Amino acid sequence: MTTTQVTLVQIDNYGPWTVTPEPRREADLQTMQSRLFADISQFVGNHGGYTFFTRFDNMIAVTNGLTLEDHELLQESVGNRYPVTLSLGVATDASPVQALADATTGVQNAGSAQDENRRECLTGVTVDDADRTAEDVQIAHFDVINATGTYTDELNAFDTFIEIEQGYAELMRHMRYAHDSLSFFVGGDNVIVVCPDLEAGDYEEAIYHVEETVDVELQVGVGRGKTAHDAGYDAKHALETCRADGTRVELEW
Ligand SMILES: Nc1nc2c(ncn2[C@@H]2O[C@H](COP(=O)(O)OP(=O)(O)OP(=O)(O)O)[C@@H](O)[C@H]2O)c(=O)[nH]1
Repeated sequence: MTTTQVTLVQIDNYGPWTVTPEPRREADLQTMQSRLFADISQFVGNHGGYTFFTRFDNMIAVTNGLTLEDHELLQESVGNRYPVTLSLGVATDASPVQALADATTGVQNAGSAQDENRRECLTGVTVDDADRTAEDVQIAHFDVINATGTYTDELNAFDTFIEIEQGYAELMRHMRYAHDSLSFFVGGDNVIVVCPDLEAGDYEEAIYHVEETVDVELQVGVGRGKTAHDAGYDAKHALETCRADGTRVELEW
C-alpha cells in the first residue's frame, strides 16, 4: 500500500512583496521564481524526492526520505540566500490528494499566505524510517504519443502548446477526481502523476477518457518505490517499453 509523503512549499507573504514598495520588474520575478524552484528541486532531489513548480508561489513536493530536520535546513538555506522565506507543511497518507490536503491545512492554520507575521513555519509529520517500504510511492509518467510528428513538426509552437495543455488539463482533472492522484506538467509533452495504489485498468480508463474528451493520445509507464525517484525511474523505464512495443500502459513491477 502507498504512503505518500507530500510537502506544500509556500512562499511567505509573496503577493505583497512583489509590489512593495513598487511593482517589481516581471523578468526579475520570473528569474527569482525559477531559480528558487531549481534550488528546491535539487535539494529535494538529492534526497530522492520530486518537486513540481505548480504555481511557483506554491510548489508541491513528494518528500519520502526527507526528515523534518531536512525541511528545516531547506528553510534556513533559502532564507539565507533569497529575498523571500518559505513555509512548509508536511503530511503522509495512502492518498496523495489527502496528504496534500493535510499538508495544506497545517500551513493554513499557521496563518494566511499574506500574513506578514507568518514566516518559515514548519508543520506536520514524516514517515518513520522504520515504516518505509519499497511500495510507498507510485509514480505514473504520461507522454503524448508521437507529439513530435503530430504537433511539434506540424503546427506553430503556440498551437502545439494549446493541444498539449488541453491533454494535461483533462488528465489532471480526471486523475484528481476519479483516481485521487496529483498530476504535474514537467515539460515537453510529459506529465508526472503521483498516485495511490492504482492498477493497469485505471490507467487504461484515464487514457481512454482523455482521448474521448480532447482527442489527445497518451501512453504511460508506472513504477513503485521507496522514494519518488525510485518510483519515477521505474516509470521512465516502463514508458520506454511502451515506446518500443507500441503499448499504452506498462507497469514496472
Ligand atoms: N521532463 C521530461 N520531459 C521529457 C521526458 N522525455 C521527453 N520529454 C519531453 O518531451 C518532448 C518530446 O519527446 P518525446 O516524448 O520523446 O517525443 P514524442 O514525439 O512524443 O515521441 P514518443 O514519446 O516516442 O511517442 C521532449 O522534447 C522533452 O521536452 C522526460 O523523461 N522528462
